[in-house]
Parts: sequence; C-alpha cells; structure tokens
Amino acid sequence: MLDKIKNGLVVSCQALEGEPLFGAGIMKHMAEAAKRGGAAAIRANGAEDIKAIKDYVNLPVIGIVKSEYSNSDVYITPTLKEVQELVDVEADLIALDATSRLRPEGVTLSQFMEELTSIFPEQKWMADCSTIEECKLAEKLGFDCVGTTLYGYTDETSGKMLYDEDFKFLKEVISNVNIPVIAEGNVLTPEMAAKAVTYGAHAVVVGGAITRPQQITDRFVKEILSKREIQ
Ligand SMILES: CC(=O)N[C@H](C=O)[C@@H](O)[C@H](O)[C@H](O)COP(=O)(O)O
Repeated sequence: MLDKIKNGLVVSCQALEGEPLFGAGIMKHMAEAAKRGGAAAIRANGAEDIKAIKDYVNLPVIGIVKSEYSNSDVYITPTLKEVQELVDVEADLIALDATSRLRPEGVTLSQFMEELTSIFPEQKWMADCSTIEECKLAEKLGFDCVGTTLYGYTDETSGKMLYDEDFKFLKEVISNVNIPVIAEGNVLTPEMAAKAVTYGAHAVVVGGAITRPQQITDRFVKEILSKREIQ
C-alpha cells in the first residue's frame, strides 16, 4: 500500500451526515472521479462508504471511522469497535487519532496500539498526528506511517495551517521520523500538493479542495467579495 502511493495523490472522499453529498452511493462516484484524475488511493470514512468504494473502484483505501464519544475529544477511529469495522471491510491502511489525547474510557495511544498490533498483526496503520512529539511516539509504537492530519485541529495547535511558514511543520516532521510522512490537511491547490512532495512527503492527501464543493464554492465567493470590498 505505501509503495503504491509513493509521491502520489490520495483523494479523501468524505461527506458526513448533513453534508450535501452524504451517502455511499455518491462517495463511490467521487472515488471513481478521483481515480480517473490519477489518484493513487482514496481516504474514506465509515464502513459503508469504504465497502461501496472498494467494490466500485480498484484503488487502495485508507480507512477511518469518525465517531464521537462524550468522554473524549478523539473522533478519528477512537476505539476497537471502529477498528474492527475497518478490518471487516478490508481497509488497506487504517488511520487513527494518534494525538496525546486520551481515548474513550481513558485509554492511552500506547495501550490502544499494543492491543491493536496483537489482535491484528498483519494490519498497516497510519497515525493522524498534530505535533512532532506525537509523530515520534507513533513511530516507536509501530505505526507504518504518520500523517499531519490533526495539525491545527487540537487545542494545542488550534488556528495553525499545514501550509504556514512554507510547510514548516511538515518539514520538521520529516526530519524527525524515519517512517513515511503523509501530508494531510488544508492542502488547497495543486501547487501546495507538489510542494509537499518536493519537501519530502511520501504522499499527499487532499480532501475538501477536491471533494467538498461547498468548501470550494465558499472560497470563490469569499475571494470575489474581498475584491469587491477593495474597489
Ligand atoms: C481534521 C479532520 O477531521 N480531518 C479529516 C480526516 O480524515 C477529514 O475531515 C479531512 O477532510 C481530511 O483530513 C483531508 O483534509 P482536507 O479536507 O483539509 O484536505
């Protein structure tokens, strides 16, 4: 899986309940469109979407299950229940929150990974991180790759963008770990994606800028409005 995506684009095809494109029937077409555009893999959320995508599109899938628990801020593949769902639909790489935050029931990442690697020794894992320390720990714990997915999405990193200071965070992660680093989160243009790979990212995941038309429209509208205000 990791060899197949080297220097490639992974398209994240996600629409949550309440979003206009929600539903496995739509997401599989989004994945097919990504494939025709040259995507090396798909990232998708939820067993239903992943199954529909895998049946319809011949590309590897990075799987997550977003699930909210009242006693934890961790929502990307937080517990064994979500991991089992991803194993059942044969996600090629399973991504999970690898921040320092406690999971539901107070479980630490170290405890969780120990359990996962003993139950599913063949499975490949991606660590969705937000800091350098988390990336380093993820490497020690046996993750196969790290992603910058949660940079900007934790209390500690709130307001930060992956592209800030010419991808400073991404470059720091790359120089601090020896496993592949996947650039993910707020990669908004083809130029940004190419830069991330030039800086040493193993692959780039792009979501909203390709698959969330409401976000793309919003950027166009805001730009037009800002130029109108200047006149
Ligand atoms: C923070 C979080 O929950 N990220 C999620 C992770 O799977 C997705 O909602 C993002 O769309 C994905 O990471 C790609 O990022 P962007 O859509 O910015 O290209």
